[in-house]
Amino acid sequence: MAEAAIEVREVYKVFGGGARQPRALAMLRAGAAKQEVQARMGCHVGLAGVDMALPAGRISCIMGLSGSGKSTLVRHLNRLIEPSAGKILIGGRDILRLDAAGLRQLRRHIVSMVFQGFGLMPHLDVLENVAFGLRARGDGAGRAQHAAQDWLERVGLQGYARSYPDELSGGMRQRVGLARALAMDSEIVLMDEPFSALDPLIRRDLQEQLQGLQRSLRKTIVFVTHDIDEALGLGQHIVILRDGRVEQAGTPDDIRDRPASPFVAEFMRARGPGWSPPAPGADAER
Ligand SMILES: Nc1ncnc2c1ncn2[C@@H]1O[C@H](COP(=O)(O)OP(=O)(O)OP(=O)(O)O)[C@@H](O)[C@H]1O
Repeated sequence: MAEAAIEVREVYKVFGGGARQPRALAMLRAGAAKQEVQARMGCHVGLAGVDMALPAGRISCIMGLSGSGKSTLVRHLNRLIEPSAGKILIGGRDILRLDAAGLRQLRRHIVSMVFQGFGLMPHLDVLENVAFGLRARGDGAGRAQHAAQDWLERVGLQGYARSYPDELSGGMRQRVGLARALAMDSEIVLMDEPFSALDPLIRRDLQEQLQGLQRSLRKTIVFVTHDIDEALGLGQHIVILRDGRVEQAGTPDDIRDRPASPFVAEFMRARGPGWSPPAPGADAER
């Protein structure tokens, strides 16, 4: 595997539970299932000891059913969520030790994020939306506008710079979100289900566009999806989560040809035309 850009070591996240949190953590460390810990300790388990290394310059897909911990995990990588225990290294640096200035530097220059809900500001036009992050981190107006214009062209939105988000389709809005994240030119881009609200054809188009951009950019992209086909199609490295733990990690070929458990094998069997991902909440019911 290529050099790791991101290392997550024994990361646990327990939401709530108050004074019983340490006991919840101890149970998880001893191997107790998420559902048992939640029932006995009155808490919610987001992550139950995630250990993974994501390669630099590649697209890594974090895949799993609804509630398996994908969003919780990816939000740890820029510290939108703080872990209950564990270590997170980016480029070898322990990001949990960063002070406020270090954290600002991380979010402005090293890790950017694209959200599913586009996250665009309705009162700003497309160009201003793309330039927003650059301006916020202190780039000059001319430089920010120039970079924003360049990225709009690269995602195929030339001619829309002065349009407002509500004048665009969902696919176009998500392209604006993509341009905004890529314009930051950070080494790492986190993408939380960026295409899942889009029609299949537009989604395919954006997946291809992302792959095309990635061929020249070589960024470290962490892409969350609940769709195994999307993960196998896009990812060079795949991490399958189940109930807050890593069920299997490897290349698409590893996952496809050498499933590590019946759970992963079942995912593979369930693939194909007509298959749609299990309904939200299915993870909790197992
Ligand atoms: N703020 C929170 N408070 C309490 N529990 C939470 C919180 N955020 C997440 N959880 C719990 O952590 C678990 C993982 O949630 P998470 O949103 O990370 O899953 P996910 O795999 O991203 O799901 P989805 O595909 O539905 O977005 C779930 O059981 C969820 O209920």
